[in-house]
Amino acid sequence: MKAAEPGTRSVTAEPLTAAAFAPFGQVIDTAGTAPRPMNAGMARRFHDLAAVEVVGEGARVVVGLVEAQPYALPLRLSLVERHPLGAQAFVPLSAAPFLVVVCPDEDGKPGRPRAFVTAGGCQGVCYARGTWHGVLTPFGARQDFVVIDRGGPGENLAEHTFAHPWTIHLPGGN
Ligand SMILES: NC(=O)N[C@@H](O)C(=O)O
Ligand code: NI
Repeated sequence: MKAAEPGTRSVTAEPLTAAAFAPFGQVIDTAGTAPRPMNAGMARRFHDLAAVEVVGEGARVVVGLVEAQPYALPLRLSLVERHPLGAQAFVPLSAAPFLVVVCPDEDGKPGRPRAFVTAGGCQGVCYARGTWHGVLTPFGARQDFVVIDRGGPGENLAEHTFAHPWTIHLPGGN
């Protein structure tokens, strides 16, 4: 089979759904989860939406805040990463969509990327431990996020640079 010419490798993002994302992690949103009342009915909780697995000596779950600048679209994807010691969750603090790029693992290397656009609102994602993913990718405007992932000792970042970049498009082209 003729190899793709450099620069012609493109992927079009699809809407993010729990089923489509299941091989890569979990979707964090209120759809499909019955809320639990709390605080005498003054609040309601959508419980246990994602699991943030962390492994290794001294591993801790940590919470951070991220101020992320927007990326130009279509996205030129040349690098993906993964965290072998922990899951990583991002929940937006502003109700806008962002781009999520993941890859299946093929013998320790990332395979063909899959891209998703979140639904907007405050829909987030939790990458399962060891899942290849692009870095956090807002578009259109700066977007701030809560990040929940692993703290503690050990090397928790593996990166891969594609020999030929991928171009990631939103549905509809750009
Ligand atoms: N480095 C960091 O905290 N963020 C990345 O892992 C990312 O997925 O954006
Ligand atoms: Ni990451």
